[in-house]
Amino acid sequence: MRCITLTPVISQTIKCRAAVAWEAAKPLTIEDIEVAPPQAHEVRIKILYTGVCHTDYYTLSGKDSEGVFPVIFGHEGGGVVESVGEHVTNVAPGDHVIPLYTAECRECKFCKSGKTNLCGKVRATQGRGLMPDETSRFTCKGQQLFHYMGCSTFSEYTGTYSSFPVPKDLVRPVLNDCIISFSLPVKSPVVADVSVVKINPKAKLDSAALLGCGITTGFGAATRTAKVEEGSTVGRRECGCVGFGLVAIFGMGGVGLSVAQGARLNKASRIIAIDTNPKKEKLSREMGATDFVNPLDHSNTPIQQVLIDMTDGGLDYTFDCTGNVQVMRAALEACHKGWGQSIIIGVAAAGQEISTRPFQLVTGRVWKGSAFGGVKGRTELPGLVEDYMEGKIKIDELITHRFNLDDINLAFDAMHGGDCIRSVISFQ
Ligand SMILES: NC(=O)C1=CN([C@@H]2O[C@H](COP(=O)(O)OP(=O)(O)OC[C@H]3O[C@@H](n4cnc5c(N)ncnc54)[C@H](OP(=O)(O)O)[C@@H]3O)[C@@H](O)[C@H]2O)C=CC1
Ligand SMILES: N[C@@H](CCC(=O)N[C@@H](CSC=O)C(=O)NCC(=O)O)C(=O)O
Ligand SMILES: [Zn+2]
Ligand SMILES: [Zn+2]
Repeated sequence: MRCITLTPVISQTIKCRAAVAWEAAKPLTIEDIEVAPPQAHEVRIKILYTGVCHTDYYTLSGKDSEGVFPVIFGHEGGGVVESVGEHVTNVAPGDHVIPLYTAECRECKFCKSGKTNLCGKVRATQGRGLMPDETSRFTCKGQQLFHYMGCSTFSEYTGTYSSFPVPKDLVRPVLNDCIISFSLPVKSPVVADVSVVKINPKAKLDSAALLGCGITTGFGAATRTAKVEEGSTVGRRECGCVGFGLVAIFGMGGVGLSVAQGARLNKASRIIAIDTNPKKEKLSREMGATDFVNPLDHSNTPIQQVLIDMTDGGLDYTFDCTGNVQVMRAALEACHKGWGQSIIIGVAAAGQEISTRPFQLVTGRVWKGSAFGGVKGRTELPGLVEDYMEGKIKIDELITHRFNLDDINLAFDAMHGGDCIRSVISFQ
């Protein structure tokens, strides 16, 4: 029998400021809120920076079937652990961390499958805006506020779920003043954190925060979900393209630009960026695109046909980064017969459905989806932060706007201005 001593941190309710969405499709308001101390297996984080993702706007718009109000949005943040609840072992106060909307408990059937980065541990309560004990840590003016995607990074302080509970039969707590000793048999499982990951404190946190969603999603979709192959002479086509590394990306926002980065890293032979906004061409090329196509310049020809003609039969990989179901169809149909894969990344509004002729699939095209780029947050995100620090993943270049919390609504306005890739909100 081995004895591990855990010292609980006695923390108090914190009063701080947060951007609150009281109802759908209305501007956020900056409020004084209360954040309760972290409970067992939970972490309270002082958020220093947060990005604003298209998905925050989507849920605010009221089109998300899981949307609940009043809520504190934000899921692309970076901060420092302020305090931890009992049984939290993998992060400690002072650690630089990124909250994870895709948890990784390493214990559930999803985590153990080796087939997916989705985790079943906290997803159900997370989708209902609650912590795993079915309650919220946020209040404002006496009213409970909901959490968002397990992160709620539009708050100076936020709570996130951290640890896999210690199985009750393995724990014998002994109360001795403020010290609680837990006796764990030597073969007891390691207590694992699930929705937060510690990162290199030397990383610039304003940029690293964006690895909490958009950048990782796009980069991972290319490198993990599609596993884009290096162009090789094996699949050389009449168009002169070197196969099988032909990629097309629909929608060159923060996500699409990051798909381009992943495809370039994997040595794709041709990367075609498609966007209705011509302002996206310059940055698309800087992130790896070899071609830029504006569908509005081809109004008489379906975009899938334009692409098939450009590539002697279609793409090896296509990615939807728009959330538009018509675009998703075009992306599938632009794939090469026999092997082309189309990856859906974009999030479509409640009630929207995709369709195509089954013949498209019968003849070998594959439709896949990707959440958080197929990346396992706790295992892989620290490495992606290192990739950023070594210059392998570009993030600074994608930050086009910066605001203080008071001006967070301007970040949502900027999203529709045509020249915004990512806004970063600073809490300092
Ligand atoms: N699966 C996942 O894990 C994740 C999914 N998402 C989803 O991915 C999508 C992209 O996110 P993000 O990059 O932040 O969004 P952005 O809005 O920044 O980027 C989308 C881009 O697509 C362009 N676009 C719109 N319609 C078309 C069209 N018909 N053809 C080509 N381009 C078009 C937009 O142009 P314009 O600006 O002119 O409208 C914009 O440049 C969203 O749906 C988001 O919710 C995001 C993160 C994670
Ligand atoms: N509540 C939404 C879910 C939309 C969705 O697909 N979200 C992505 C992440 S989007 C990040 O910006 C995701 O990870 N999906 C997997 C999951 O388990 O949610 C809806 O119902 O539309
Ligand atoms: Zn997001
Ligand atoms: Zn799990």
